[in-house]
Amino acid sequence: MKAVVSLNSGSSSIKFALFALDGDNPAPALSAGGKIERIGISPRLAIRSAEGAVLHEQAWPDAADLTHAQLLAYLFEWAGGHLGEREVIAIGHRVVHGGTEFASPRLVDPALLERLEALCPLAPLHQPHNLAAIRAIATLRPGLPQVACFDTAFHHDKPTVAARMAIPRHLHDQGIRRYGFHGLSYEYIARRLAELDPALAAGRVVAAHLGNGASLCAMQAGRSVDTTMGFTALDGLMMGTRCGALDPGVVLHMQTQAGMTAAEVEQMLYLQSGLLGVSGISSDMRVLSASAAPEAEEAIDLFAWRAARETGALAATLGGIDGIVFTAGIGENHADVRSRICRRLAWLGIAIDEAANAVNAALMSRPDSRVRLWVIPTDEERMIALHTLATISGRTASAA
Ligand SMILES: Nc1ncnc2c1ncn2[C@@H]1O[C@H](COP(=O)(O)OP(=O)(O)O)[C@@H](O)[C@H]1O
Ligand SMILES: CC(=O)OP(=O)(O)O
Ligand SMILES: [Mg+2]
Repeated sequence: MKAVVSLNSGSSSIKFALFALDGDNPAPALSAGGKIERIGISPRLAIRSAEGAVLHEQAWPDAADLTHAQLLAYLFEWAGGHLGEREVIAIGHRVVHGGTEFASPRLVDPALLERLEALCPLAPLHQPHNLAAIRAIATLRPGLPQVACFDTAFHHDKPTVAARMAIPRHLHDQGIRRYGFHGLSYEYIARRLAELDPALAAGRVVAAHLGNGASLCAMQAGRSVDTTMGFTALDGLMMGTRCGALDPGVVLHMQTQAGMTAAEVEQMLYLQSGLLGVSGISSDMRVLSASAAPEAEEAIDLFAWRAARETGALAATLGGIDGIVFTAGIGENHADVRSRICRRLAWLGIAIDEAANAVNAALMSRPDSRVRLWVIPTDEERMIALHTLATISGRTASAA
């Protein structure tokens, strides 16, 4: 049977999924998926069947030096021996930055790779790994079609007012503008919401992708009209290790007064800030929730406050708000954080059903809430598979 593979390479993780293509059914069916995490620390791999059964687990406790490429080669070797008769016809990748040029998925060739390489400084935690995965596969399986699916694409057509920064005009023309990210996730959420709650999907919705990277997207009838991330994936919300929106004066101060180099400032903003920086304990929300330290509580509270504040800003963009969708690691699983955000937004007519929230129920607003609250698990891998299939057959994913 034919199959398509999706790869979502992050700074310290690779998520992957294998979708079977049944000739009679155009929708790709998940057959197996999983995640390699803690790359660069002590990698571990878990692969599960579509039903959730563990197919394979492997940990490398002392292998901080194992690269993305080596781990991918391991994964391919395992898949070759265990996934039976399936013939992989294409691999799709999440590529975080598509710049001004790429507003739809593209078949990878050397010229495209070169253009995407130039965007690495705008997404240092992601783009180099996205491209390294593409190169690793090109070596492992030369000739296999690969498709780049961009996180920025979903936001490409948002109004100029949401893309322009208040800096000299010519810089906007050079591409220094607000792009927005997590687009594959938002695109999936827009589709799923249209199935679950079509009336709401046609209205004004804030989608909250709260994971290690975190952002919000204002959607009007399923299209992005504003988002909290900007030129890079540093802007907007507080994240695991990223600062989110910051007075640019801090950057100037660190360089001119505190004597930090540009590379040191980059490290600070991308890797030493956010939940980790404020708590001094961890970038992982689960660890902070389990901690009794006041700094952990302060970090969680700041995370929720920032998310609520930015939701208010996006409600202003939308001219009101009909619904909020929570997704990604924290958004899907962390009842306390969702509750904190919703309680801060009570002034918008939001009434959370705490019992439903506590069990991560899909619909978690009270019947009297003016704003409907949903928890919808995201599926970037499925969106990548749909785009990949559409691209290799010359269609758009909306027809899939
Ligand atoms: N069951 C859970 N309960 C609470 N928080 C969780 C849970 N699972 C994951 N998280 C949190 O989600 C975050 C990671 O989100 P995720 O979307 O997996 O990140 P990414 O894909 O960007 O690496 C971490 O802060 C983690 O603590
Ligand atoms: C763009 C971004 O922040 O992605 P992630 O959530 O995978 O870190
Ligand atoms: Mg993510």
